[in-house]
Amino acid sequence: MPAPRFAQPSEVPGLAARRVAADILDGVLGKRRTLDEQLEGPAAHPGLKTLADRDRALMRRLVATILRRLGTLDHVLARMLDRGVPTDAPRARSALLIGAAQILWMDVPDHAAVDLSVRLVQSDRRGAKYTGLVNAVLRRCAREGQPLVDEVAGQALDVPQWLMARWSAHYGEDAARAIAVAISHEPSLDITVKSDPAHWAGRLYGEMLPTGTVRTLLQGSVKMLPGFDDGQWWVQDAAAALPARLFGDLAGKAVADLCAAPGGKTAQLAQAGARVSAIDRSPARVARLRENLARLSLEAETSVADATEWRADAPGSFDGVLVDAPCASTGTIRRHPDVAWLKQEADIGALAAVQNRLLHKAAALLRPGGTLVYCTCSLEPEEGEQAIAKLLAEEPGMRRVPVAPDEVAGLAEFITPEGDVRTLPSHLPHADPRLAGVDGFYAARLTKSL
Ligand SMILES: C[S@@+](CC[C@H](N)C(=O)[O-])C[C@H]1O[C@@H](n2cnc3c(N)ncnc32)[C@H](O)[C@@H]1O
Repeated sequence: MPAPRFAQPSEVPGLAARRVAADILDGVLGKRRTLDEQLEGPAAHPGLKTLADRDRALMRRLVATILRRLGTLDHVLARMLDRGVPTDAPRARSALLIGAAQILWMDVPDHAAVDLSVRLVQSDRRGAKYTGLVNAVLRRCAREGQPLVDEVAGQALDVPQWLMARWSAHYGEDAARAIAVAISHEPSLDITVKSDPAHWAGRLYGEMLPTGTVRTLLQGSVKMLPGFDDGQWWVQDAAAALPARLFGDLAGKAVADLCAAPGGKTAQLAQAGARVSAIDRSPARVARLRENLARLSLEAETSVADATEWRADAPGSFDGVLVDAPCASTGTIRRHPDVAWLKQEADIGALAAVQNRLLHKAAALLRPGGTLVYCTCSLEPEEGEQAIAKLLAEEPGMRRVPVAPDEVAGLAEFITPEGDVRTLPSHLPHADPRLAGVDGFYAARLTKSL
């Protein structure tokens, strides 16, 4: 068997982590593979297993930082390379990005960042001829890079232009810029607790947000944190925790969660006392949902199915239906920075038909007087406001039940004039940007006429 290419015993400490980071970065930028699929599950990078926890955490932060600041990094490197970034050796580009990101934003000594990138490119067949160039550019980056970063601050280089144009058109230019700034920061760890958020905020060295989410800056594997093994909490962005709360009192009610996996909102519904039917069409994701519920000692009836075809025999039988629809997920870019570079404008609206079918199915499953909550983690109006406007036009029996600010902890900026929830990454500002922001979410609450 050939020796594994990743952790070579005689190697300089930290080099294996950079090599895995380079592969994963090439996977996103060259092969259009998501970070999630490369970091977890059956197609995860094999080198991850060979890294110590600390190196794995550093590698993840490194890749995320590069993807979060890619436009700025490209600007800085372009200013230092007369002939541009080499195009005939992907490893040369990744070595430059990896070195520059560490020099500019991470707590790694400059000389170590330069040295590791030099070794990275040196050991690559096609990249080796660029060893001198990588060395020279990164040394220059350590001396002159920061002013180049400062000169483009506020120009929103880290968001693809087509996306900035959409956000400017929909939210206005200032709001779009504020979103771009918000998603350039590394986000906090947000946690939904089963009970007593004040207690858990203390134990996790965090703070309790007005909405009840516990927010902490702790890093590393969440599995090591107190309360994880005991199933006292789960990871969930503060905005993602809002839609399930719009049902109000759920004790004893029958609720269908039509796009349920991996189960953050299913867990909220079950914890609130609902009898939950959790449906998702992805077997692998339903397996994760079941694991998550088991850890949390929460119960739901789970099914792997296309929700649009599920239980045709059960119209009008649910008190509540949640549709957390598949979407372009542009609201989650601060947590999933690969999304910015993997999605294309044509992807927006590509899921409109399935979103519409899921909404009609939800309306059919609902009993008269029941509550339908529709949400997406997208900043695009086609997947939020426009999807609901279309449903309301097509289903005269459905009407909107506006959300009041006191249902979202008095945060009136979360509520649209129509009474829907619309959170932006620039919401919840904080003096420490690492503790600021939420994912971009949309949620609407509807009911069916009696
Ligand atoms: C935004 S995610 C759901 C996140 C989940 N609600 C949570 O809070 O953890 C959307 C999910 O919809 C599922 N999905 C997409 N189309 C579906 C369909 N037609 N029927 C059922 N599930 C579907 C995907 O597999 C994916 O797991």
